[in-house]
Amino acid sequence: MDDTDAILEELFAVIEDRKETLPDDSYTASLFTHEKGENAVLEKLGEEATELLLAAKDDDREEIAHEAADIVYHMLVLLSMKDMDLEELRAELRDRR
Ligand SMILES: N=c1c2ncn([C@@H]3O[C@H](COP(=O)(O)OP(=O)(O)OP(=O)(O)O)[C@@H](O)[C@H]3O)c2ncn1[C@@H]1O[C@H](COP(=O)(O)O)[C@@H](O)[C@H]1O
Repeated sequence: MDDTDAILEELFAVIEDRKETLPDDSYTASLFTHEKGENAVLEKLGEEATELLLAAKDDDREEIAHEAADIVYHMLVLLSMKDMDLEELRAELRDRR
């Protein structure tokens, strides 16, 4: 496992923990309990994608990294919401090699 994968694993484990324990002060937990249901995270992904496009158009490398990380985080929340895991993502990527 390389560093990137270890970071994704760690983040996904935190997300799974928040889903299980639902702490009051957790942004992740608020996505799982949102009154809009999964639409909350889907809307977030849409917004972040637009912000990423704008950052790319501006050639703003720092902002591109920031928005890309927001997308990866919200994508992992979505996987968890669908009771999927990182291995399903890895398998899909592996099949494309
Ligand atoms: N990676 C993230 C992460 N990325 C983005 N976000 C949140 O997603 C929201 C983004 O929504 P917005 O775009 O509305 O926020 P914003 O600040 O206006 O926008 P940006 O400037 O971020 O683009 C912000 O509230 C961020 O805090 C995240 N919240 C949590 N995590 C991870 O999840 C872990 C657990 O966090 P909690 O659930 O809050 O305990 C943290 O330790 C982090 O590792």
